[in-house]
Amino acid sequence: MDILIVDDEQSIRLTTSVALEAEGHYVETAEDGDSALQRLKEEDFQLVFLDLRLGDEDGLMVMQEILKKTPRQLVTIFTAHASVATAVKATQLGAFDYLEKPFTPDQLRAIIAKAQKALQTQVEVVRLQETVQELKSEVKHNAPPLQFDSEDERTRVELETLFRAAASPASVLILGESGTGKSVIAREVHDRSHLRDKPFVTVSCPSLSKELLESVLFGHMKGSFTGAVKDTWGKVHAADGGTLFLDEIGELPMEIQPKLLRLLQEREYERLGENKVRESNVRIIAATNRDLAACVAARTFREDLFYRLNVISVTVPPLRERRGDLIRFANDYLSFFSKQMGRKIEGFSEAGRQALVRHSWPGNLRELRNAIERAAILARGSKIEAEDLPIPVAADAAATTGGNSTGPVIGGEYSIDDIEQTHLREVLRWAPTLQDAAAILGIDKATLYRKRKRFGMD
Ligand SMILES: Nc1ncnc2c1ncn2[C@@H]1O[C@H](COP(=O)(O)OP(=O)(O)OP(=O)(O)O)[C@@H](O)[C@H]1O
Repeated sequence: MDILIVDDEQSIRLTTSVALEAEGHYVETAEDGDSALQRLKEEDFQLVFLDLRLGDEDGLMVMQEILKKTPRQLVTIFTAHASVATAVKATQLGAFDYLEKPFTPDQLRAIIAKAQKALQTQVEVVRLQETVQELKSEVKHNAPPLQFDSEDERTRVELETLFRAAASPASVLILGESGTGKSVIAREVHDRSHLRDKPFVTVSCPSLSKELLESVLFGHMKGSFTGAVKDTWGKVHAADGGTLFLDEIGELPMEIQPKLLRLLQEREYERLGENKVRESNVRIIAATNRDLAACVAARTFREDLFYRLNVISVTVPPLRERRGDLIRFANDYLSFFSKQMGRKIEGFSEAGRQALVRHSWPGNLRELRNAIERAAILARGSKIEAEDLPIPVAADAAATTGGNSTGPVIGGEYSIDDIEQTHLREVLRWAPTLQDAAAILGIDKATLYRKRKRFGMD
């Protein structure tokens, strides 16, 4: 080990270095704070022994200077004036340990052994931090990049409002169909908030029984239910100071709802089987694909909890209502997956593109991502064809018209004009561009312009 001894007494410098060198360590000495700081600037020493009284200098001040420059430096304070107060002060200020003068070789050895262990732990911590960083970037690079811009006005407004509110402590409620990206958005709100360096903890409400869910949320005491073999802390505790994300909140059992309300209102909770009120400071983000207002009307969700959660609320539109974003997402996913699979796929053929825009995407972004991943594996050519996509190639007409049941019905008492006009209007509503609409209708762009004019749709 490389050791620096800082003491104004020559006899201490000499005896300590002889003792340490005899144990095989490399030792240097310094007689005052300035020369010690200078040597530490030039060289790395794993351990510093520092006298509490360096002539007129205060050893603790010198230690603070050292720690300011290298916060992880191990410093052991030598003191001839041992008292609990100085020892406590030294450790509070960051000393690794202290050693009372006069000391025996065994005491010196004990300090060295302790320092070696601490250094080993430091190395281990750094290694773990590096591993966490690597894994984080691996996870990030193993998934397609996330996209939060939108061509769709409604989506853009919803997301902008939400991200503007990210920095406030207000609760957030994210509504939307399955696969629209609610969990991804919840994480993004956390990452854009002042809590980004604090924990982000997810609880999936439907995945557990009522009792287990309560325990997972709030923790429990040993013996509070069958199988509770030891005391545990829940996710509310784990998320303290950060964000607690409650996924599928619409499934939260009625019995737990008052406890969540108390957490939101009073910032208080109790562990299962414990009679002690605990405080928690968490920001709640909740998501559901259910119509929560309808759940309130049906009395399966408490109205007071709904209003508490509903401070900032957004509804993420389904993909079929974000046609403008569809091709962009599809292209992003395709370039990610083709790169991941080492394939050169240039994009979508016209038929592939048509198949994409005609499908209603009931599984939203999740379905699109999976479809593109599969297509990137199976595509035979350099472009994705309609048959490479795991979706009905024929237009899913009912879905793409949004299930419009008020318009004319094929075979009913309607003129051809009525039918043509309605069909034209619906296709124009969802097709990303006029070019796409013309292609779907099987007419050229000029004919489409003329028809729009004729039906007064300009
Ligand atoms: N903003 C986005 N950019 C790119 N891909 C996205 C985005 N949002 C979601 N996705 C894709 O869709 C998948 C599903 O997203 P997520 O799990 O957040 O949906 P959800 O609405 O929470 O679904 P559920 O209600 O079923 O839990 C993600 O794994 C990701 O691949």
